[in-house]
Amino acid sequence: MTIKLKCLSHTPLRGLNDPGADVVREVDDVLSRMRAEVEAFDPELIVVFAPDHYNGLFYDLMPQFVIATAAESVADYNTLPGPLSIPKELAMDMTRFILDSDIDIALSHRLQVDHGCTQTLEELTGSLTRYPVIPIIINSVAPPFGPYRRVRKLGEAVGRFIAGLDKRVLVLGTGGLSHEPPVPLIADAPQEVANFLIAGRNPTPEARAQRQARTIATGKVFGTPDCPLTPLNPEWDRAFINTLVEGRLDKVDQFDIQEISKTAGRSTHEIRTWVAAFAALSAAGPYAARNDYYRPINEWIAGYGVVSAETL
Ligand SMILES: O=C(O)CCc1cccc(O)c1O
Ligand SMILES: [Fe+2]
Repeated sequence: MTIKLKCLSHTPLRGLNDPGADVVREVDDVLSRMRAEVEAFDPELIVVFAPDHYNGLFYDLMPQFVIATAAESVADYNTLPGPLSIPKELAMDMTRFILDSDIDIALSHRLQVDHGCTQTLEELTGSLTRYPVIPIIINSVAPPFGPYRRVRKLGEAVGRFIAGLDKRVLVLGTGGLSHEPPVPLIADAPQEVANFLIAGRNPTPEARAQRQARTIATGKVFGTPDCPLTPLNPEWDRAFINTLVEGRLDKVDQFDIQEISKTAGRSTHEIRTWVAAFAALSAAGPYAARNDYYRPINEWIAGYGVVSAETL
């Protein structure tokens, strides 16, 4: 058993509303280094903890945790289309193991996943099918959320499962850090928006284009006085990265959901995927971690970070 971890921010605005060329190159360089590390590790299994942004999961039945035995990309923004290659029996074994660990995870035999899952897979492996992958979706965008300690417990259960496999496993977390893109809230939403949030699967190409145009338009003003959304919070991000890198995972049990939304932005909760990934790694033994990159990038609406870790 060897486990490596990578946690990365994602942002569908990469390539659609870029910062200056020097920053773009910096990120490209970090990502190609990460891709080379994954290639050298040659994982036999990837477990990706990912959020969903009202593309696969809606309030007609909003789960906190979902594991999939089959999944297809909705190809939002510029992401790759098509199915992921999920090892079905192994995903079922993992599901049983998680349930036996007192965590009520939902099971999907046909999940739609969005950039929140696919962007990082593509950036790190060049494809959605290069390696066997098991996606686990953690609700990070559709309040209310369960407490952070539950996410840690989910991660630990997954970690105990993969520690028992005789495989090289890459654990991924994707999303965050501080950010607040223009994702609607169901509370006080007009009827039409509420209908979308409750059952907006398979939107028309026009509806999808409109949504993406709104995100790009926000990227152009994000972080300026013209934008009412919560600004990025680099101090918060750096403290969070340090908490993980220094192995103080128990600190997340005290995370206050409302407080994080207020001080770092509502979508900051995508860091729940990082918490689960680190909890999985920690369940397999002591780990060493490093912060590969951090920069607040307004054009991408992202406190953009990359962190790597592995069992000692
Ligand atoms: O289309 C959406 O729902 C939101 C898109 C989006 C934008 C910036 C950063 C993100 O992490 C993100 O997911
Ligand atoms: Fe996101």
